[in-house]
Parts: sequence; C-alpha cells; structure tokens
Amino acid sequence: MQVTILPGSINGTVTANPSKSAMQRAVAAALLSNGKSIIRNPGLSNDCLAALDVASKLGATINRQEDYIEISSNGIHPVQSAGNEINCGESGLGIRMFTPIASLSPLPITINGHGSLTTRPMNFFEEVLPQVGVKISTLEGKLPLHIQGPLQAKNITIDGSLSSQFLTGLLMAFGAVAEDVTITVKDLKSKPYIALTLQLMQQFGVQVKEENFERFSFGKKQAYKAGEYTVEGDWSGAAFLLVAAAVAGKAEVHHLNTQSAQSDKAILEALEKAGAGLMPGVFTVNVEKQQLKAFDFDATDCPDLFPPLVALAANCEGTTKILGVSRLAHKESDRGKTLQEEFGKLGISIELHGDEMLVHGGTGITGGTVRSHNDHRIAMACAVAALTASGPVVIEDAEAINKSYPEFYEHLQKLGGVVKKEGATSQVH
Ligand SMILES: O=C(O)C1=C[C@@H](OP(=O)(O)O)[C@@H](O)[C@H](O)C1
Ligand SMILES: C=C(OP(=O)(O)O)C(=O)O
Repeated sequence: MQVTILPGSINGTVTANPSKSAMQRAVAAALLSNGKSIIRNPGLSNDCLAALDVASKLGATINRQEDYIEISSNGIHPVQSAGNEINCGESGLGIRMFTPIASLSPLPITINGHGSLTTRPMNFFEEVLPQVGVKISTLEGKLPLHIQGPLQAKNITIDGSLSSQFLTGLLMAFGAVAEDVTITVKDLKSKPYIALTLQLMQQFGVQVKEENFERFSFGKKQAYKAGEYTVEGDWSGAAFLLVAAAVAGKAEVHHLNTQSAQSDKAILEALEKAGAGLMPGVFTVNVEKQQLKAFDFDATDCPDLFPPLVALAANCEGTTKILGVSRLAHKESDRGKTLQEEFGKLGISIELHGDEMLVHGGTGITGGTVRSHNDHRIAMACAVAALTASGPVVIEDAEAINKSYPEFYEHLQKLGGVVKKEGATSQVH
C-alpha cells in the first residue's frame, strides 16, 4: 500500500492505541497461568495477534470478545495437530519471549517467523538455552529454531547488551519453575522494558527480586495466577502523535499513563528539551507547537524513540545529537541507516558517528517519495515529517504500521492530517 500525506497543521484529540509490549507480555503470563485470564483493551496489531496465535499453539484457548479477550490455560501443552510449530510473525519480543516459555515443555518444538524476523540474530539462545537443559539448533543463528526442553531454571549469567528481550523471555519462563535461583546480567540495555516485565509478572502473582538491573533472584517456587489485566496506552506509538503536535499544531492524547513503566514515555523529556508546549496530566498529554530548538538526548534505553525523535529534530533549529544508534542495527530494519536514507530523500541530513546520530534540523523538509523498508516506525516517522514538508510525502509499503499500530493513519486523520491511501490491503484498518 502507498500512502500520501499532505503538509498541513493538526488539532484534535485521540486515544492512544494499546501497547504491544504490555499486551504480548500479558498474553504470555496468561498462557503460563492456570485458569481463565481476561485482557481488557487488548492490542490487535500484528505482533499482538502473533502472540495470541502462539499462545493457542502452546495450548491456551483464546476467546475474543468485543472489547476483551479471554485466555484459558493450564500450562504449556503444544498442540500436536499444529505440528509442534509456533510462528512469531515479525515480532522480536514474541520470539525472544516465547522461545524460553515453549521450552518449558519436554516436546520438540519448531519456532518460526517471517519478514524481518528471519534476519534478526538469535545466537543468544544457542549460548544460553543449553545451560538450562534445552537442546537447540538454528540456521546459523537465525530462524527456524528447533528446541527441546524441559527448561530447568539454574543460576546463569547472561549478556544483556544486544537486547533486553532475551532476559524478558528467561524471566517469564523461570517464573513458572524457578526455586532459589538467580539470573545475573551483564551490560543490560533497554532496562525499562525489564521493569515492565517484572511489573507484569507481579500483576500475575510472580515476584522477582531485582538488584541494580544486574541480579534477578527467585525465591520459593511460585505460580502465575490467572486474573484480569488492562493493557495500557502505548507510549511508543503515541510518541509520533505527540511529535506531530509539537511540530504542526496541537493534540490531546488520552490513555497515556505518565507513571507507566514503559520506556518510551521518555518522549516527554525530549519534547521538553526541544521547547515544545507540554501539559502532561495523569492519563492525558497535551502538546502544542512552539519555537523548537535542537537538543541532546540519550536513547540507549528507549531505542524505539529514534524515529519520532528524528522527525522532531528535523523541525528543530540546529543540530540534535541522539545517543544509542548502535542499538538500532537489529530492529525491523537497520534503523540508523534507514532513517539517514529516507530523511535524506526529504532534504534532512543525518550523520552517523559510532553510537551517535546528528540530525541537522531547521533546514526545511521537502516533499518526496520514501520507503518504509517494511519498518513500521520508519513509515510513521516519515508521515510526521510530511506535516511540515514543502510538498506531499508518498510512503511506499506504508502498511508496515500494522506491526504495532494499525490505527496510526486513522489517528493522524482524526487529528486533521490529510492521508490518502492507494492499493490498501484488507489488513489495513
Ligand atoms: O520488550 C519489549 O517489549 C521491547 C524491547 C525493546 O527491544 P530491545 O530490548 O532489543 O532494545 C524494543 O526495541 C522493542 O520494540 C520492544
Ligand atoms: C523493534 C521493535 O519490536 P520487536 O523487537 O518486538 O520486533 C519495535 O517495535 O520497534
């Protein structure tokens, strides 16, 4: 699908979409519980749907209602008729979380995915899973994975520098079986995502003692408890709307918890540094356009903010410096380079120096044709950049947004953005 966004101002109110990070974790915790869990405000993005599908292939019964989802489970029991295979779609979190969870079963299981997930590294599992009693083979560190458990929770030391998602998976799986065991992590990145994991586990009845984000200790054996869970609004997706307001008008975004554990609420700090008019409430954020200036920001622990930060920086007078670019190499695209290439087509010069990105802003955004590289956050960043461009911006492969935020173009329209779709697929809401 191709989408064209016209330059123009925005002004309006929207409700943030459900967080896929929270939704996927809740689906995993419900799968690990005995009994019926109810997930309210469920996410239905492709990553969330993939998580639900994996849960059903691992034995849960999913019952989708109008505004909630029931997940009934009695532990991990791979469905033989599904060929003992699960497919995590394009979700990095999905595969890194469900692989240790699936390996709680003693049965051999194949774990697959598609699109960008087939090129993302999984070597971590080859190093770590054998230490906890799980046999694994991969295709040279990539998909498909073949595993056979059962996982036995033991004291282990892991490297957290590539991604926090592997630790999220181990913590969630250990939560079901561990007794007097500690996971020690070196050089953990994306720490707030681990805080979100621990918070979610606690909501499903499993406590982990965390020390300095280096040691995670499990005491007496625990069990996940089925329950009710409401998915929070998504700061990662809302960041695009908040930036759109800061550069092109104003907006009120509802269902955003400023006390959330989500790392991407840090967009508020960046907006403040850039000089945006900001009024965060408890569950609502108002942003208004003001004179914007370049800013320095460390996005090492909130890597998904890079695309909206670049859209913001492009509109700020001067050179913005963002740290943490090396974290972007293994996302849906090599995001540092993709942002450089696609914003370059819109007249914005971006330099990449080691772990640092320099965005030369305030030079004027031009219209043009860009590609999403099948990366949802690149499509959304380009759509925001279009609002202050000198001409229309055409986004190719614009349906990439379905991975995390299928309602994104509708929300932009609701705020007054002019969005024209061509060749829309049935997947697009
Ligand atoms: O746990 C999560 O929900 C996520 C963790 C982050 O990954 P890394 O830990 O690899 O940075 C983030 O980029 C991803 O979109 C979602
Ligand atoms: C990188 C992302 O997700 P994941 O790693 O879960 O695929 C993302 O949503 O930007």
